[in-house]
Amino acid sequence: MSERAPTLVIDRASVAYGDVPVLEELDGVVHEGEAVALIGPNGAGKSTLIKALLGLVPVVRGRIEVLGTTPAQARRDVAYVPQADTLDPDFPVSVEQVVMMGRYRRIGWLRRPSAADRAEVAGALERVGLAARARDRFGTLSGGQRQRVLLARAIAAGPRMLLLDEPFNGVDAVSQHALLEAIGSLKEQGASVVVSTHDLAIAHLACDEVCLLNRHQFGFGPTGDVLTPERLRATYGGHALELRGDRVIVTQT
Ligand SMILES: Nc1ncnc2c1ncn2[C@@H]1O[C@H](COP(=O)(O)OP(=O)(O)OP(=O)(O)O)[C@@H](O)[C@H]1O
Repeated sequence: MSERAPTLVIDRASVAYGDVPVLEELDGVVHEGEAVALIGPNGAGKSTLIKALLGLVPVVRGRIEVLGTTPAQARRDVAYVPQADTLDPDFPVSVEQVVMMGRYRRIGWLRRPSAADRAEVAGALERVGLAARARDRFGTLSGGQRQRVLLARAIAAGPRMLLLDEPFNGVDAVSQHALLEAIGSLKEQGASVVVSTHDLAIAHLACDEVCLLNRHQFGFGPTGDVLTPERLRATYGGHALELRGDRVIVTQT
């Protein structure tokens, strides 16, 4: 058993938008320095769980504890990287300005960034392989590179927990490698990572645990134990499924 402190405790938790329950009876624990992959079909509730971990969608039954407190209270120590296609590429700022935004919760909005803040920003861009693009306009980068900039913004915040919503969708191999490296180094520093993905390779390469979701939980535990073809078929609701390499392909719905 892990001797590290639990950072995420989910205890018979149900999550709902108003009266509409989306996730029911979830259970699981993640510790410091561990990553968990959320895997399930479209509409399974992966983004909803991430929003619940941010305290943006209410837990209506049971309990979710983040960093020893409520999700809303933990938010200052939690960084979130949204899905790439929710970003506005016309955002008129430089790459380093985007990353500096990650520091503002620590700096305060009225103080100027210090040399130490600038060093954190440079280090975060280094970690995602984009140091050379610091002065470029955010909108001139590719989709995968913009995703990496947002990851750098999250790293610069110095989070104790990082939430990533499908960060690998449509990114090239270089960006994927940079994302995996960055997740690895955050884990080494003791942060926990929660990543929703359709890519089983990511779960195998970067995650200690897997949570299989489709409105209910179909497994939560060590990747090697949970990520079985039988459990995946159950999670994907009996749809015809193919496991091509490490990707789940729903061939018939
Ligand atoms: N703001 C909302 N109000 C009510 N229902 C919502 C809201 N947002 C999402 N839902 C519903 O919650 C369910 C789960 O959606 P969610 O986006 O969490 O799934 P997902 O697993 O992230 O899917 P995908 O892989 O397509 O991103 C869906 O049925 C969706 O319609």
